[in-house]
This record gives sequence, structure tokens and C-alpha cells, in this order.
Amino acid sequence: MARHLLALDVAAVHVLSRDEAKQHDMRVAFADPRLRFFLGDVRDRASVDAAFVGADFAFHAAALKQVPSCEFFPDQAVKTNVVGSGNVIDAAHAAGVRGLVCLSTDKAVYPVNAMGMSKALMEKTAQAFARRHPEASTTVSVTRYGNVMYSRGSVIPLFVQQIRAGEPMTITDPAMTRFLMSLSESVDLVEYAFTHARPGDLFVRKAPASTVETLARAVATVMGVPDHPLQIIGTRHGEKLHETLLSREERATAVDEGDYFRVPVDARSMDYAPYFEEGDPRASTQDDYTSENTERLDVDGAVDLLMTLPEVQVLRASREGR
Ligand SMILES: O=c1ccn([C@@H]2O[C@H](COP(=O)(O)OP(=O)(O)O[C@H]3O[C@H](CO)[C@@H](O)[C@H](O)[C@H]3O)[C@@H](O)[C@H]2O)c(=O)[nH]1
Repeated sequence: MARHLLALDVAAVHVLSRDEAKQHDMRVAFADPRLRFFLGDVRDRASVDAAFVGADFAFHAAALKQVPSCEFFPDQAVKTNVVGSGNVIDAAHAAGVRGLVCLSTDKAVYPVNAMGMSKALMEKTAQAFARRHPEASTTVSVTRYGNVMYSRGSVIPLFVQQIRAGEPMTITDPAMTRFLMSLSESVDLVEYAFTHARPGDLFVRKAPASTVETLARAVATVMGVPDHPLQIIGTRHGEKLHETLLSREERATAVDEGDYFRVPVDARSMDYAPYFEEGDPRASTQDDYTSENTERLDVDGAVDLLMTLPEVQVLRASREGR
């Protein structure tokens, strides 16, 4: 995202994060005086205020995002993902930031684990801000997306490492499906939200999905070992068989904008009666938008998608001795 923004000729990009070592690495890698680093934590409101001085736009990706760690320490997930997100929203408003995009996940829909539950509450916090402050100068919106391919700690780099080590690729459940999205598509989604959001909007990018087995076969194929062995290890704690990007209620109000769905906030008055006494007949005619009923990739389709990733292009080039 920082790279993308700097290429757009912005005056400055402020990075607020906790890890001084990663900030140092990024400072050296970018060597761009427009990139300014702020040490802090979204749990610490004053540190967020400091980073927002002079900012026009902000995107909020700070999160505890791993399912197992949030299962073991749900209180920590609440502090960062819920209370911290509230701090970011209030600080953006106080600083006069024009647009704030909060990054969420498909795991926030019908959540079964603490990570998804805390992200669902982040979404509700952002939507409640929009509902309570209809005249605010800060437009707060949410983007929700599925697995970002080749992201740190995710299954694709794990499969690559297992193939390199000559070990079988470990598969939880061959029939499990996940939405697949590249990093550049997720940056596009955030940018789309920046430029199109109305207060409280939630944006979803339409995406294909594949089973984990298909994904493993595709990774093995691009590595030149299509028959590399698989080992079934079983579903991990807190995992769903399929993910959902839009619930049927959200789908009923979603606006189809081509590559994206925009779900406007439910901005009815804060009078409780309409919520209890009036239903919405549209909701019952819709299905959830899930990784099971979206476009399903086969191995060739997953290979094509993998080949668009810079990391995979580097892998291929080194395999071919280029
Ligand atoms: O050894 C493994 C590890 C994982 N998987 C499967 O691979 C898929 C993807 O797993 P992983 O890359 O670990 O991602 P998720 O657990 O789906 O979660 C990621 O994707 C979410 C969006 O759905 C983000 O919110 C999370 O932060 C991010 O960690 C899942 O079906 C896993 O069951 C395997 O088959 N074998």
C-alpha cells in the first residue's frame, strides 16, 4: 500500500506500527523521505493521534489476524481489533481525516472464531460511527476480503517451503474452499473504497475460490513437481469448511458495481421499532456469497492466477535458471 501511494505522488505517507525492526527494514528498502515512521500501537490513542497530524486519508490494517493466537488470547484480540479500531476511528475524526478505510475479513461473517468475532465488532464499530455522525467530515468505510495469496504465514509459502524441503504438502481438508485474491487486488479494493465510499459503506471484491487440494496441486505444478505428495492433517481449531464474504441480508441491499459489491450502512433511525417490527422481504430470496458458490477454479485456473503473482514469477525464473 505504501509503495502504491508513493507512486501516486503523495506528499507523505505516515506508517504507525509497533515493530521498530520492520520499520527500519522498510526505511532502508524504500529510501524515500516522504515515508515517515511512527512507533505506537492502536491500543494507545495518543500514539494514533500523533500519526494522524496532517493526514488526509488513512487505512487501518493493524490487527491480530491469526486464528489460533486469537483463540488462545481473545482478550488481546478485543484490545487490538475492537478497542484499537475504535481509537483509530475516533482519532481520524478528531484529526479531520477525510477518509478512513478499515480492513476486515471474510472470517467476520457468521464468525466461529475469536479473530472473526473481533473483526465483526470492528465492522460494527465503523458502521455505528457512520450512523451516529451522519454529518462527520470523516468518511469511515470497511473493506472485507478473503485470503491474500502468498501473504506472510499463509498456506502458499508453506507449500513452497514443504516442496523445497522434499516434505509432503500438509492439507487440512481437501474439500475446504477459500476465496483467492492477490495483494495487488487487495490494494485496488482499498483504493476503490477510498475513492467511492459513502459513510459506513462496506466493500467486497468479487473473487474466485478453490479447494485447498486444487491450490496445493497448482503450487506443485508451478514448482514443476505436479505429483508432489500430499498429507491430510485434518481441520485446524476454529476453521470453517467454506468462507462467506456477504451474508444473505447484506447481499439483499448490496449494489453490484462490476468487480465490487458495495453494501450501504443500515442508516435507519436509531428508533428500535423498525428493527423489531418490520422485516425485509428481499433477504429471504438471496443466498450468502460464499467460497462454495462463487466461481470455482480448477488446477489450470489456479495456476493461471498463481502466475500473476510476482513471488511466483521469481520462483519460475529461478527454476528456469533466468
Ligand atoms: O498446513 C496447512 C495450512 C493451511 N491449510 C489450509 O489452507 C487454507 C488457507 O489457510 P491459511 O493460509 O492459513 O489462511 P486462513 O487460516 O484461511 O486465514 C487467512 O485468511 C484470512 C481471510 O480468510 C485472513 O483473515 C487471515 O488473517 C489469514 O491468516 C485453509 O483452508 C487451511 O485449512 C492447509 O491445507 N494446510
